[in-house]
Amino acid sequence: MITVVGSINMDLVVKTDNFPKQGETTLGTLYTTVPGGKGANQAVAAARLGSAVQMIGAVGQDAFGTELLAGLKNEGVLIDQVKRTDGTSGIANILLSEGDNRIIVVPGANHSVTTEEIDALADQLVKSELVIMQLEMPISVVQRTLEICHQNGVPSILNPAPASGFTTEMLPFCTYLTPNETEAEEIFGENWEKALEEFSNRLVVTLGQKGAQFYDGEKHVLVEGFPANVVDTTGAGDTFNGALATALVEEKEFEWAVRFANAAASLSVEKFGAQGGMPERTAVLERMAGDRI
Ligand SMILES: Nc1ncnc2c1ncn2[C@@H]1O[C@H](COP(=O)(O)OP(=O)(O)OP(=O)(O)O)[C@@H](O)[C@H]1O
Ligand SMILES: [K+]
Repeated sequence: MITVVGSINMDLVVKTDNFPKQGETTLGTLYTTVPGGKGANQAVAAARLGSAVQMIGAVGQDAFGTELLAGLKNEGVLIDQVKRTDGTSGIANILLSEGDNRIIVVPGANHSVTTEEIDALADQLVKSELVIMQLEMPISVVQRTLEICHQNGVPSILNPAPASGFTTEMLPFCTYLTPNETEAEEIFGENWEKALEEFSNRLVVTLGQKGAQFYDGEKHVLVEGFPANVVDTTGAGDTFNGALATALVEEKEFEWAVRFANAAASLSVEKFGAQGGMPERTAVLERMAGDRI
């Protein structure tokens, strides 16, 4: 069982031709709500690939909370340990325009999770084969989860996004760290390639369409990305993490696991929305076998 301790959000997506200026009103061309939150996305990515997944987190008592839980359940993610709080569910207000985006995240229920609650769920963590975290939860909750995993020999993946929440105290406790290039720079500085050598087979930096890079103890390994018909790259990183977790739980060799994650993520960018393009296992294996686009 993979346990994801992380955020569950509703993404409120609005498209418009031009971003409104201060004090201005513009007409939008599309409004849609799609389930998101890095935690939920990574849980769904792993579940679609056939992993048994449970989620630890929180949603509100609002209609979004009900919809988000139903969505996770529908994907086969266990939601028994997701708390419902009095407040609102987390949302991400996503404004798309001019080929760019502007996003406001309101954490809501996600930030109501406490370290005491994590302590009370320690048995759930200890019995997990692997635990995945991101940084959209209270930092104290992430740190406590990492400590419990570390103390009990449970492997963990920390996807340090957004990187502003990262503290170097987390480093000795996580088994794997999966920043993208920008996050790697924020955490380790421009010279992040040196850090790969220090954390061999533990630190993987994702490089967008180029793939991902790690150090195997002797040499740098660039695991090349797969060409894709890009529609929307939202969720690429989340798919990568869910897929990496899936392969690692199955005790696949590290380089193979990264390649599997690249293939899964390359399929995810071919559809709209974070979860929309997350693939099933057969499609990933086909892409790996060379049935490229
Ligand atoms: N254009 C692309 N074509 C093929 N694969 C891609 C592309 N963009 C991303 N990927 C895959 O997704 C992985 C994660 O992408 P990236 O390094 O951009 O992370 P990210 O910034 O967290 O992504 P996002 O924020 O868009 O979810 C890459 O390692 C790669 O495997
Ligand atoms: K996508």
